[in-house]
Amino acid sequence: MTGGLEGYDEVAEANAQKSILDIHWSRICARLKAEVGEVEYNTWLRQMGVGTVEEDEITLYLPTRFLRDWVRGQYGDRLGALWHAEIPAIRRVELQVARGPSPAGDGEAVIAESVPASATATPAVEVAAAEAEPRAAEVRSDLAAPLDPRFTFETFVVGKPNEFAYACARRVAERPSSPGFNPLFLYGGVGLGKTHLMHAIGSELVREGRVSVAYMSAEKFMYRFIAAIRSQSTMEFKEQLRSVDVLMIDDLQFLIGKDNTQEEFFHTFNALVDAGRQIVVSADKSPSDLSGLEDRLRTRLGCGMVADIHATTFELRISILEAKATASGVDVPAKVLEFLAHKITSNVRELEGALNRLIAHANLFGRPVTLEATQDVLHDILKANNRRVTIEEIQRKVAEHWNIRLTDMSSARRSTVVARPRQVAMYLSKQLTSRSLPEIGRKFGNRDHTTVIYAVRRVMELMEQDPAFAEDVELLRRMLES
Ligand SMILES: Nc1ncnc2c1ncn2[C@@H]1O[C@H](COP(=O)(O)OP(=O)(O)OP(=O)(O)O)[C@@H](O)[C@H]1O
Repeated sequence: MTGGLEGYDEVAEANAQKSILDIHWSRICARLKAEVGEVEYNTWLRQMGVGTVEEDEITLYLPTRFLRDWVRGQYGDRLGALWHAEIPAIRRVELQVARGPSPAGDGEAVIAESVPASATATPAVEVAAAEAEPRAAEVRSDLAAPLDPRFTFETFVVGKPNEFAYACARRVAERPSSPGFNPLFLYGGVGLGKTHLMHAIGSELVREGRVSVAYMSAEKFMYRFIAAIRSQSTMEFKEQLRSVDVLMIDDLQFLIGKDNTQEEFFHTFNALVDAGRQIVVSADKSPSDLSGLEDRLRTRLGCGMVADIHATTFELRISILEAKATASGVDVPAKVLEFLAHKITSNVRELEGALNRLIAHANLFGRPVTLEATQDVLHDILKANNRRVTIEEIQRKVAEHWNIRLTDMSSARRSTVVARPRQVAMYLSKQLTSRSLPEIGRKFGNRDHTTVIYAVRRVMELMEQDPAFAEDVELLRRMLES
């Protein structure tokens, strides 16, 4: 039990840590401002807030998903390097959507919305981080997120793995609501270009001045729906949604297990398609494999055009790197591009992140990009990619080891017999892969990243307390690494 004094100590300790972090943070902010310039800093970085440190990871907050993704893509590596330089124990930066306190102290506390039990028939509480209302003239900004101007058809590099999805997206942008293309369902692994294609469709339609477009993540859809329930304005929300010509919902797998939001999405979907409007949806799996979604919704999602984006090939990775290097204006030798395309095979986001870091390094220090410098600047990314172990392999090995079913890795069962191996698999996924906490959570039955943090901590504690358990986990780690 925590006594009054202990409680005080904890608070004092937390406050002390917070003010130390604040000092580092203001130094980092000053450095960033000097590096990128005042305008760029104010546009993208000023609203960032610093959270807490967990093991080797610091959490930073941004108020919208768009800003978060932008900052992650453009500055993620730099933020990591700056934090590491300030506090060497920090090796990772986790960017989250939430309103956290900003360095200037003008932010707001983190906000979480939940459905009051009385407002919904589902007992489970659906929680989402609130996003600030973005403003953009060209899309339905009253309703959804702005489109990222970098994600256009022109900047999308086409190759065998994505040519079909690209052609379908083009077709929808040219002739929305064509029979056979409504809904357009884009699916594929993490970071392979689904969001990019959706934004490209939206930008193209808006540029042609033809239709009103609303793009939002499934998470945001749920949050808006919950907010509407709370403010008793569901009718207004529905009318707004149903007044757009093209509705695009990203990462639909997020709705798995969120029954009320699924129901609402289903009705909106039907109303829009019946009224001849276009729907574009993305997810990490095909409609038939999204097993946590209601059958009737899966059936409707699959009855338009379903387009898969496959894992990248070496050729596509080279083309993407060439295009991005050319756009940056930095001379990156072909052998460096080949080296990267060989080494970083997981997804385009990571490939892009690695190249961005090289480019930032070259710009910052005015040195040419060489193979040697690449190995040095990217040693952590290259190390993570060397291991190549996947979360699926980890789940399989751990399930075999403790003799449980593989499906229990993502099931809702909580008995220790299955929960403990699941926690170990989460722990090993964090240790052995470069996947982020939310990505790991998603692979374990769409669990929240906080569940993963808890699992990692719990396994570490148990390893300290129980040598036999620690030996088991170490054995598994060695088997997976070899
Ligand atoms: N073919 C491509 N050409 C150019 N850039 C690409 C391509 N594919 C992906 N990218 C880039 O990779 C990054 C990740 O892509 P995107 O966000 O669209 O992935 P996603 O499939 O939506 O991932 P998630 O499942 O995490 O939502 C973006 O910066 C995007 O521009």
